[in-house]
Amino acid sequence: MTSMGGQMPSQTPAGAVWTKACLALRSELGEAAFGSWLAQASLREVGGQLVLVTPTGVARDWIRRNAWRRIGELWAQHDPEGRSLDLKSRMEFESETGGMDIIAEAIEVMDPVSTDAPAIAPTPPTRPSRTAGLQERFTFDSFVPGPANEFAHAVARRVASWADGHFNPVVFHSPYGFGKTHLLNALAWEAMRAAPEKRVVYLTAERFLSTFVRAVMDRQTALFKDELRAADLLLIDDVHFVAGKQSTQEELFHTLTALMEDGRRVVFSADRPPAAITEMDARLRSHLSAGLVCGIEPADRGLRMGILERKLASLGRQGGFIAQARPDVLQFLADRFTDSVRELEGALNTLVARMGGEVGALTLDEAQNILRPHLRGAEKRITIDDIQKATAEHFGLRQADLISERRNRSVARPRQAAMWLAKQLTTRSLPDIGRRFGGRDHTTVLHAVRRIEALKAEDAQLARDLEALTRKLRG
Ligand SMILES: Nc1ncnc2c1ncn2[C@@H]1O[C@H](COP(=O)(O)OP(=O)(O)OP(=O)(O)O)[C@@H](O)[C@H]1O
Repeated sequence: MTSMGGQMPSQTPAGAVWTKACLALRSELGEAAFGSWLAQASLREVGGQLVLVTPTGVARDWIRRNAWRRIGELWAQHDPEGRSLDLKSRMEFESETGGMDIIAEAIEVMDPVSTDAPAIAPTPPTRPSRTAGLQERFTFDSFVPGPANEFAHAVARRVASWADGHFNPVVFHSPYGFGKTHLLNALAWEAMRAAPEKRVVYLTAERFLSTFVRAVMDRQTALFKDELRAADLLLIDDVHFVAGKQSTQEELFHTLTALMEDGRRVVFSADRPPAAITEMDARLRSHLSAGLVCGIEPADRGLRMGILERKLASLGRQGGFIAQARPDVLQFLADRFTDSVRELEGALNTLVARMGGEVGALTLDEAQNILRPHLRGAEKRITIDDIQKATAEHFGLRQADLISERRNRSVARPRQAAMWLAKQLTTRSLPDIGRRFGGRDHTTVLHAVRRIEALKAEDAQLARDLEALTRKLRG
């Protein structure tokens, strides 16, 4: 998680320019669209170039299509220095810069008693407002538990309760976009609520690095150390980021050992188990591995559906409408956007931003059309031929069986599954799919799609077969 948003320090004029632009954009785009797309973008400076960084490619594309020209105008209007502004997704930005974020900010030390708004760059009411680096929307209430994360969730709740005798440090790890930041934020909020007198410090490893670098430059390292070592609970997000950065990881190692010797609690998140962060200093890695290492698995289908339903309800509350979507639309999202929860949410945001309160009327075809630019299948061009080959192989049949007239269950069911996959993974129409399955009528395809949709809910083996085939076909 990164943050700049409304908390840009006053000495950084770029932050003030962005804040002014945001105020205008919020009123022009409306609260729902602004909150969904722009509030989560952050302004970065690297090598003198200013970049607006979005959490996902979906958000970058939305901004480029719907707001970029206006952002350019507002930027030019408010920036006396006439600097140019670039737009990138976080992955693009990090791959180009190696994650070096040059704008330094003060460490966000949370004092739960005083939550004064920053003096400059006031936070517009609808952006996910952050108290000292935390996002308000990332709480335990909004975190949907499921088999993939239930151990991590239970551990986070236990740490947040300040219960004695838990492991220290705790490291949560998961692939990109499966809820680490959300869980760390939720833990921090709950820990502050449970013990308002304790000092909780949350920062990203990126922030740790930039603040440490600035402290060294300003000869303020003692202050930096004191701030961190006064924490009762220190949470560091995305700790893998410091790997390979020698002096920063050394400083982190000393911070960690000092806090632990003093009985303070430390929680990390990482994109891999610590033992696998091979570029990390061995001493730090071994200390991270010595506590409780707790994985969050990629969300399964049930969890993805649960997250969609919760998110839809919250978008409805924000937008002031009753949030509903057709089950086949939600199922399509859950089956199609499996790479990360972030992409899944991005797809739902796209539909809601486009349809607002009318999202409940959206048919599957219309949803697929709206999302077509984001569908990986379209990029990779999965063909019906690919689907037939993979499905036949999976069920021990020949491709010709799927096209044949044979009607016995051992062939008919895989054929229906292949038709369902064709509807999900390609943009072909029903008649087109029918033609490629031995010249069948579109109503046969529609029946197959509906039948598989219904069976999937009650037949766990079939659901697993479809999930495996979907992953295989997407590569
Ligand atoms: N179990 C869940 N319940 C509700 N929302 C979730 C859940 N898991 C992930 N999300 C949502 O998915 C989005 C991405 O999650 P988050 O930023 O926490 O991922 P991350 O693992 O920290 O990613 P990164 O590695 O990129 O930092 C957030 O909007 C988060 O709220």
